[in-house]
Order: sequence, then structure tokens, then C-alpha cells
Amino acid sequence: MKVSQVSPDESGIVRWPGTLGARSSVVTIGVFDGMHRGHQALLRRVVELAAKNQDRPMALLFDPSPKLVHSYADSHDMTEPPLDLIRHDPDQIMPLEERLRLMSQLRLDQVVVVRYTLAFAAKSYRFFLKQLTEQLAMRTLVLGRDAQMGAGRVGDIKAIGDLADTGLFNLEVVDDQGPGDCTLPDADGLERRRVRAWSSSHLRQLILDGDVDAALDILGRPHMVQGTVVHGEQRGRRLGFPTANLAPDSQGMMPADGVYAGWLVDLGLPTDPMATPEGREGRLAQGSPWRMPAAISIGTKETFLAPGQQMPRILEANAVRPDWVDLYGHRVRVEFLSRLRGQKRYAGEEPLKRQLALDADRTLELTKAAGRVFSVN
Ligand SMILES: Cc1cc2nc3c(=O)[nH]c(=O)nc-3n(C[C@H](O)[C@H](O)[C@H](O)COP(=O)(O)O)c2cc1C
Ligand SMILES: Nc1ncnc2c1ncn2[C@@H]1O[C@H](COP(=O)(O)OP(=O)(O)OP(=O)(O)O)[C@@H](O)[C@H]1O
Repeated sequence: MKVSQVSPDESGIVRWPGTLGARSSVVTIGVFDGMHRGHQALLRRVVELAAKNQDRPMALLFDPSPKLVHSYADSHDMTEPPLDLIRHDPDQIMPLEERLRLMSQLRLDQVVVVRYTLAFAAKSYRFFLKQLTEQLAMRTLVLGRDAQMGAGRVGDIKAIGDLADTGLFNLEVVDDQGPGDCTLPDADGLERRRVRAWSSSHLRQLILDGDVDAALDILGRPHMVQGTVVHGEQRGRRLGFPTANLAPDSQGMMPADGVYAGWLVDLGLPTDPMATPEGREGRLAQGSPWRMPAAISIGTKETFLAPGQQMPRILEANAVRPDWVDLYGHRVRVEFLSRLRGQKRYAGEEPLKRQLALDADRTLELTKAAGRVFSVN
């Protein structure tokens, strides 16, 4: 799969690389945060339609997300979000790199990462779609029913359908996937809004609530957080439950405080010659020695907090295995299979150790029962 990055100029015009229009294409457009089962179905349809006419299956991926750009602009005098916020979008379920990895498993031929800016957003949907037909040789456009694009978001399915009917391109609308709609609390926690059950918005809420079991059902694989292992207080090894502590700049949405069963995958040192995409796939595979069942804790290690003491939230994972593994400095991926319990302040090390032993046993049971590796294939 080829990946191209394009940035619009100050007037919002994108200079599309000439190679993108060399062959007619089937295109879809979105953010694809989470790459959940709705996204997967839509992308599979793109690949299927392209195969019929030997077209190129292509996705346009907006980054940063339109939601981040518009919500920042609304509260900051219509300015663009700063680079630091774009890099650490607090609403992001998964990093761009992981979305691309999953897209390539679905056999897309080309992804164009489009830098989403206010000037780009101000272009009309007619202008934008005409560009896609001219510059990407778009023969067919595949969208979900809720599509809204272009200035004022007036390019909905009806308007895009009317444009398609002029003979410019074919429009394929994919039915809503999943069990229907659900309601989410709004930012103030009071008003409720209806969203598709299989949507990035619902997923975010579930992860923030710690309901990783429901998230897994929508994703078709476990939610994950990836990061670098740093030193903790070296207490874990003494307790008999060594933990890999993730640095605070980990990628992937952090679930609510609590204890979870899942896996820790050792992706190695960044300098490791195997730190290639192929090497990484080998490490992630089922049965690989780098994939270990893990009891995962997210919290402030309350048992060891002095009264009034504040500690940052830490994600740490205890690889459930008889020997200790040196993971310092390694990149690791933590995958969440199931929530076990909430965090608790224990009356000392002994009761905590008894609970950690139970968490480890339960983790082994659950990961063994899950048994298979999850992927979009
Ligand atoms: C599976 C698991 C569950 C945990 N649950 C709790 C808990 O309920 N309360 C708590 O204070 N700490 C909990 N912890 C955190 C431990 O206190 C922490 O791992 C230990 O203090 C080692 O810290 P260190 O890595 O800084 O050495 C848990 C850790 C793991 C791995
Ligand atoms: N459950 C679903 N069924 C069918 N199509 C879907 C589903 N979820 C998303 N899509 C489609 O996938 C494309 C990309 O979706 P997008 O990245 O906007 O995410 P989303 O899951 O709809 O998230 P959000 O909650 O932010 O609206 C869109 O065309 C959208 O309509």
C-alpha cells in the first residue's frame, strides 16, 4: 500500500501528486479513528468495487481530525490548532500509523493523508469532488449515510448524489453497520446525543468509561495503547509482580483507571535491526514469544500514596510469566481484552500482593479463552 501526504496551500487548494490520477480509482473519505467494524466494512466495499473494474482502491484520510480543527477554531478566534495539540490530540483513539497499518491489511492500494485546515474546509463540496474526479481519476465514491462535506457541511448524501447524477462519478452509499444507534452524554454530562453504536464517538466514550470489553466488540480486536517503558519505583519486582511502566507520552486513548486483562507485546528497542514493519508484524503475531498475557493497571498506585500526595496516572503492565524480562527503553503495545476491577487502596503490601496474584490468574484464564489473535482480516 502506498501512502502519500498532501497539504493544502493558504487558499485551501491541494496540489495532488500526478501519479495519483494514473489509473481510475474507487475512493472513500474519512478520519477512520479506531478502524472499527463500520470502517472495515466500508473499506472492504471500496476494495471489492475496485476489483470489479481493475480500479485502484483508495482512501483519503483527514489528519488532524476535522473535529479537532473546528472545535479549536470555534474557541480560539478561528485560528488553526498548534502543532503540539495536533500531535497529542486528546480525543484520538489510535495513532495515524496504526490506522495505516490496519488499512494495508485490508488491501487498499493507496492512502492519501490530507492535512485538514480551515482554508481546505472552506472549499465547496462541489469543488472538492470535482478535484477528485480530475486529479485522482475517481470513478466511484463510497460513503456512509451520514457524510457531510465541504463549506458549511452542505455536501450531504442527497447533494453528493445529485452531483453524481450529472455523470461526474458513481456514488455508492454503504448501509449503517452495527446494532443501530445509542445515546451519549454531551460534554456537560447532561444533554444526550444519538450516534451510531459502531462509531468513533461511541468508542471514545466506552474507552474513557473503561468498558474495553464493549470496545473490543465494536473494533473486532482489542483497543491498544503503545509507548516506551520507563523506570517505576522498582517496587513491583520486590512484590513479586514486576511491571513495565509506560512513559506519559504514550499513544492511543487511555482507558479509565482500573485493572484489565490483556497482552503486552514487546516491540523491541527503537535501535533494534528488527524494528521494521515486517519485524513488528512478527512480534505481534499469535504465539510469538514477544506477545505475553499481561495484567494491566491504570491509576496512581493509591496503596503507596501518602495522605494528600498527588501522583500522575500511570499505565503499567505485569507480564504474567515465571521469569523477569528486561523491557526498559523498549517500545511496547498494551492490548486490552477485559476489565477486571477498579483501583483500590489496600491496607499494605500483603493484601495488595494477594489481589495481584488473583488478577494474574484471571488474566491467564481470559487470555487463554480468547485464544486467537485479532486482526481486521
Ligand atoms: C494488575 C495490577 C493491579 C494493580 N492494582 C492496584 C490497586 O488496586 N491498588 C494500588 O494501589 N496499586 C495497584 N497496582 C499498582 C501496584 O501498586 C504497583 O504495580 C507497585 O506498587 C509497583 O510499582 P512500581 O512499578 O512503581 O515499582 C496494580 C498493579 C498491577 C500490575
Ligand atoms: N457503523 C458504520 N456503518 C457504516 N459506515 C460507517 C460506520 N461508521 C463509520 N462509517 C463511515 O466511515 C466513513 C469514515 O467515518 P468517520 O471517520 O467519519 O468515523 P465515524 O466512525 O463515523 O466517527 P464519528 O463518531 O466521529 O462520526 C464515513 O463515510 C462514515 O459514514
